[in-house]
Amino acid sequence: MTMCRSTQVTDHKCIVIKLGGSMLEGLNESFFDNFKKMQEAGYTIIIVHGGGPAINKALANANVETTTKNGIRVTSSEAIEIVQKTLIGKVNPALTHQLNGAGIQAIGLSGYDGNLLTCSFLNKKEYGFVGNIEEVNTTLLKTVLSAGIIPVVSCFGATVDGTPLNINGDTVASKIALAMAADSLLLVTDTPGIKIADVIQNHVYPEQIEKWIDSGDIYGGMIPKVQAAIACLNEGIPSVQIVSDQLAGTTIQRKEVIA
Ligand SMILES: Nc1ncnc2c1ncn2[C@@H]1O[C@H](COP(=O)(O)OP(=O)(O)O)[C@@H](O)[C@H]1O
Ligand SMILES: CC(=O)N[C@@H](CCC(=O)OP(=O)(O)O)C(=O)O
Repeated sequence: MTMCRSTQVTDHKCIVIKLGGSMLEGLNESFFDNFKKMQEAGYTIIIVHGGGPAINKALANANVETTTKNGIRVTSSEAIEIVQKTLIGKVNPALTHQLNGAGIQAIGLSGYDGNLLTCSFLNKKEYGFVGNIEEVNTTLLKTVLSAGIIPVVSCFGATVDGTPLNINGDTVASKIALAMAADSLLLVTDTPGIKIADVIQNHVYPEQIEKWIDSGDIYGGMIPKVQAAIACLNEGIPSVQIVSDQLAGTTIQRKEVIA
């Protein structure tokens, strides 16, 4: 695997930033300034986005009901078409347009483009048309990055034969961070980090997270985030942050790093 941390593309550090659907609508110029500052500080940036609220709206308009299991949408054959139209047709171009308008060169990509995200079914019986990422086309991402352009990746993939598959955005971000051996993963959402009994936790480690999932203190859409974080920490990405649009929140690190 070629890596971002020691890539020939640049000597830059690589950061994967996932923008949750929950915070996409409130984005403004000052938020995008953060990206410019990161670029000036020598980071190459890959953006992954979700779109949960936009998908919920589109499904409701079409009278298609879905459920979620552990933060993952069970996606029927009816739902997958709507998810595809929403993520690739609406959310991705809107965000890419906003970035370009803010003076940040960006190009929209889905898992179909250049076979960026090749998937198998996660578990067709349990989740329907939901993807498990088998391969990330890192060469494509590096080509885009080396042109000084930010890839804006929608969380939508396909099987080798082109069957469309829905993927949770946090999972896509962690898989891309791992495939690129990124230096850091930032999950931006509508809450300034992990809250336990209403208190934001500034620093946490994986063992605590597992207990909080079991106790129900971490639930719903926070579950794929913390699972994405743990997957990255286990494979050597030094830290993962879950933050609000103020970029403040929770840092998740291995216990020995915190101690
Ligand atoms: N312990 C927790 N701390 C903070 N938020 C939590 C926690 N457990 C569950 N959540 C929920 O997770 C949500 C964020 O996940 P989600 O709505 O999927 O966001 P996004 O669209 O950004 O991916 C929060 O708004 C909150 O409702
Ligand atoms: C399989 C699965 O759960 N896909 C997600 C994709 C969008 C997403 O992840 O959006 P957020 O980042 O806003 O949560 C969904 O259908 O909602």
